[in-house]
Formats: sequence, C-alpha cells, structure tokens
Amino acid sequence: MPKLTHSEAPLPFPILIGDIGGTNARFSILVDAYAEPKHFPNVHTADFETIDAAIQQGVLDKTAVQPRSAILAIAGPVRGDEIPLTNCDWVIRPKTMIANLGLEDVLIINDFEAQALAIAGVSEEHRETIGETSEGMIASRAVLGPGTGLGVAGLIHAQHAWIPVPGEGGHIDLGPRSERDFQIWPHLEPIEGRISAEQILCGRGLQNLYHAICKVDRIEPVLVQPADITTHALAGTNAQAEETVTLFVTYLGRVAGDIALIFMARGGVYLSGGISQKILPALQKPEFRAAFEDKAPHSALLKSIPTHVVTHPLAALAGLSAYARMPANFGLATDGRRWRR
Ligand SMILES: Nc1ncnc2c1ncn2[C@@H]1O[C@H](COP(=O)(O)OP(=O)(O)OP(=O)(O)O)[C@@H](O)[C@H]1O
Repeated sequence: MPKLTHSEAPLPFPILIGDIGGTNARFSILVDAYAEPKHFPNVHTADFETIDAAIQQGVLDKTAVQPRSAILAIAGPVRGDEIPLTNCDWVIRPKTMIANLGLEDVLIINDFEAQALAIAGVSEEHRETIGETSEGMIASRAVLGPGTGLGVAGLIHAQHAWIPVPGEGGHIDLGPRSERDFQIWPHLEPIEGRISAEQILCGRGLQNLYHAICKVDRIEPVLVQPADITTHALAGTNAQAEETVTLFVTYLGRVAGDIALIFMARGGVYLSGGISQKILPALQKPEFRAAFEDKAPHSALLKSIPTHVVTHPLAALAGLSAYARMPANFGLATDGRRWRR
C-alpha cells in the first residue's frame, strides 16, 4: 500500500459527500467507514443562491449529525479558492464553507474523477454489460459519460491502488470514416472549425447530428429535444431519429475504443452519464461493439475488453463513498484541492 503523506491523511468522519451537477446536487453523509451512507433528497441548484445555503437547508437542517469534513465532486476544473461551476451560478468557496458550515476539512474533485472512483467497485447489479462478457480483470479501466457534455476519465491500476486520471478527453477530434459520415460531416456544427467528440456525443450533440442528417436527407427537422430524438429512435417512429441514434452509438463505440487503447483499459470501459442508460437498447445492438472493436491492428485486444453501462442511480456518490472509506486504496491527487481549518 502507498504510504500516507499528511495531505493524503483520511478525512475525519462524519463526512459529507456531494455530487454537484449543473441541474441537481446530490448529498449523503457517511457517519463512519462501515455505515451505509445516509442519503438526502436531490437539491435543485436553481432553488438556492449558494451551495452553502443548499448544504445548510438541504442537509444540515435535516439531521442531527454534524459533518466534520466534506468531499464534493463538481463539473469543471478545480483551481484556486473560488471555484465556479460550469453549468450553474454557484461558486464554491471552501474557506467560506469551513468558516460557516462547521467543517474542518474540504476536498473538491472533478465529477469524472468521481465517476472513475465509482467504476473501481461497481458491482454486477449496478451495470449492464454490452457484448460478450469476458471475465473482469483487475486492470486499468476507463469511463465515458455522454450527458450535458462528454466526460472522460481513466482509472489506472498500479501499485495496489486505483488512480483516477481526469482529463478533457471529450474534446478529442472525431473524424468521418464511412461514406455516410463524409456526407454528414460538412453539415455538423463545428467548434472553432473542428468536430470534437463532444460536438456529437452529448445531449446537444444528438441535436447537432439529427439536424445534419435532416439536411443531407433534405427533410425539415421536426424533433427538438434530445429526449424526443432518442424516444422516436427507440420506438422506430422517425427515420432520421433512428439513424441519429444508430450513428451516435457507432461514434460512441469508436471513441470508447480509442480511449480503451490510450489507457490500455483491459479491466473494461464503462459508459456513465445521463444518456447511456436511456439508450441502452440501442447500445445493445451490434453497432456499438462493432465500432469499439474495429481498431486494427488491435482488434483482438479490443474484443477482449468488456464494455458496460453503469446503471447505479448515484454512481458518483458511490465512488466518493468508496474513497472516503478507504482513501489508501486510491491514488487520488489532493494537492491544491484540499482545504483545512
Ligand atoms: N431521454 C433522453 N435521451 C437523450 N438525451 C437526454 C434524455 N434525457 C435527457 N437527455 C439529455 O441529457 C443531458 C443531461 O445529462 P445528465 O443527466 O448526465 O446531466 P448532467 O450533465 O449530469 O447534469 P446534472 O448532474 O446537473 O443533472 C441533457 O443534454 C439532456 O437534454
């Protein structure tokens, strides 16, 4: 086991854990390393002016347990003492939290690091396997999450620990390969001149792809929300929506295969995020796995790598709890992201 340095010393219990999304914030309290987490009702970020008010009213006012520390996962980079969230107005100020909420120790990490912590221990009941099941190995893994954006993280297994590797993998280039791709690509909305994976593989990306397909087919688009597109696709009630979702899972397979190669993720690639669970029947068709495995000269390697959809309803919180209980099992970098009284 790696030796604990002072900055990696366990956070003191009870620990408040939180998954702070753009729309929803989910909180639990871990009383000790063995107790089941006590969950609190979802908090809508728009209902509270500050995260401190949300924690006070949504958690602390509802329990007699006073947390001594907090581990929060947020969407966006963690830098400095004032951390704005990507998709909502909250700014996280750990020093103010320590002063006002009775906390003595606060750790802030990236939301996809929390997803990576979660896939270290996700059980069979909390995942759906896509394609042939191969025996799970204790080996590096990766997670991709199409939701509001496309989150990507690796989970390296080394020195008897799981080491989450957060990054900006959702922004890698995604190029056309098939004849149909070459028809569609000129009609996709680019970002500063290029098509990144996130231009297609997220909620907004579903709309982008659907509109491009409608343009190529010279059809007036009739579907507006990402959920309309996937609902019609799964029901087989709109041809362009069906093709959108078929291509979406193909491109997701292509990118997931690339990420598997980068991390040598023999332990499996996991799909999280709000969209994966909603398009599970489409992911179970052959296209996702075919694209995932189509990686010459390494197709045999990719064939041996399992792929799963994470179905745990609170995966990020489960990952944070696993870390909070047994920090020595994880090589989580805390430098510049941990504040103490
Ligand atoms: N049925 C659906 N099919 C396809 N996309 C959907 C569906 N329902 C929601 N979405 C899209 O999923 C995205 C939200 O993803 P997700 O639930 O992962 O949110 P998030 O990024 O985790 O944010 P938060 O944690 O704040 O809720 C939005 O773009 C939304 O339009």
